[in-house]
Amino acid sequence: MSKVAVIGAGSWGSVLANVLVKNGLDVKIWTREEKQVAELNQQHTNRHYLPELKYDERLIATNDLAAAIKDRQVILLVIPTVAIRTVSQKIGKILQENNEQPLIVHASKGLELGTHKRISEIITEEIPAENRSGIVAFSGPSHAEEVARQDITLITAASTDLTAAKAVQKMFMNDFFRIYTNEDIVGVELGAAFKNIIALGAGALHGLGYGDDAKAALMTRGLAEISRLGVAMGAKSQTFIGLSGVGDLIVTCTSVHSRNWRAGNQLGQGIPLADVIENMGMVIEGITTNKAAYELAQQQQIDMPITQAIYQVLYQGCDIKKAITELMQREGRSE
Ligand SMILES: NC(=O)C1=CN([C@@H]2O[C@H](COP(=O)(O)OP(=O)(O)OC[C@H]3O[C@@H](n4cnc5c(N)ncnc54)[C@H](OP(=O)(O)O)[C@@H]3O)[C@@H](O)[C@H]2O)C=CC1
Ligand SMILES: O=C(CO)COP(=O)(O)O
Repeated sequence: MSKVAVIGAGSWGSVLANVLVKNGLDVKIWTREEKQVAELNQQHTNRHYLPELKYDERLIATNDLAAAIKDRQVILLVIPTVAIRTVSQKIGKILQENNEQPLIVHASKGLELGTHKRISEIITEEIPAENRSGIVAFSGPSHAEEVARQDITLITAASTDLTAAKAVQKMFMNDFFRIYTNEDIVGVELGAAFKNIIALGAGALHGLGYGDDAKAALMTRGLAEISRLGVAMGAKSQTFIGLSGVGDLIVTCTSVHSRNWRAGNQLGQGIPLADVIENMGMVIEGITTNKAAYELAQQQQIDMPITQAIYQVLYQGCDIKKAITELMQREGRSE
């Protein structure tokens, strides 16, 4: 597994590509932006996403998707959830034409709007079974900004096929990147997607000036409700106390690097949602995943008061303070 194509040169895709190159793999990275290709290949920088990082000169960028994935043993998708289906469709067609069967890995964290599908479900639908040798979700508490400076990071490679998960573990392991395997891909993908909703709430509490008690309460009760929905959707409850559950929840709810936390923080400060999205310049997955989770909870009659309160703020124009007051005034209950 030494030849890899990374699809997406945003903050996370470009940093993961850089880790793989440093681990001695032959890596091509695809981005749709011609200017970004030139910058990565000539200056070895990606200023819009990570202004400080100097990328390894062996990393090759291209905006030709067919050239990027030709003869690659692994294709790693790192694009926003909203783009996964269309890009997977294109990849599926190219692989069919070339009669190739790489391992498909993804590091994206969200649920598809409308269908409420997980990323690996979308990939299963769009890349024919005979053109992939497995699907692995790569997820855990990890911010591009910290991995870029080679800080210690632990991530899970999840697949129903343990051999595929182990192959991904081997590709990424080094002295600052430690990878675990997990066969519960449903739980790993759902934990990764849902924690972004709670991170929006944690950021909002911060923006409103609430203290650590409130944030700890939100994270704890947030974990309870996202696990509840996750288990109803087929996840193992244990996965929610692992890296892709509570691990990712902690980092996203407490880190200034988190786009979801930062978005919530700005909302808490009274900045309108449209301006928050416009100013971020990077994907804020929790906004769309909140809608998907809210709809799923309604359909399955799962109690998700925090997700519901955030939905009311994001999609129904509810004032954040009013939403918090309503959460606090719910009838008392047992933990
Ligand atoms: N940033 C992080 O630290 C982490 C992110 N993730 C997850 O990884 C995924 C990607 O996040 P991140 O790298 O932060 O996102 P960014 O917003 O930083 O980058 C997104 C990348 O995807 C590309 N892209 C966006 N829309 C499309 C499209 N329709 N078709 C093709 N390419 C597209 C962008 O291209 P362009 O520049 O042209 O817009 C860019 O290269 C998300 O699901 C996120 O939750 C997971 C762990 C850590
Ligand atoms: O998933 C992440 C950290 O593990 C990244 O979170 P953000 O998208 O909020 O930056």
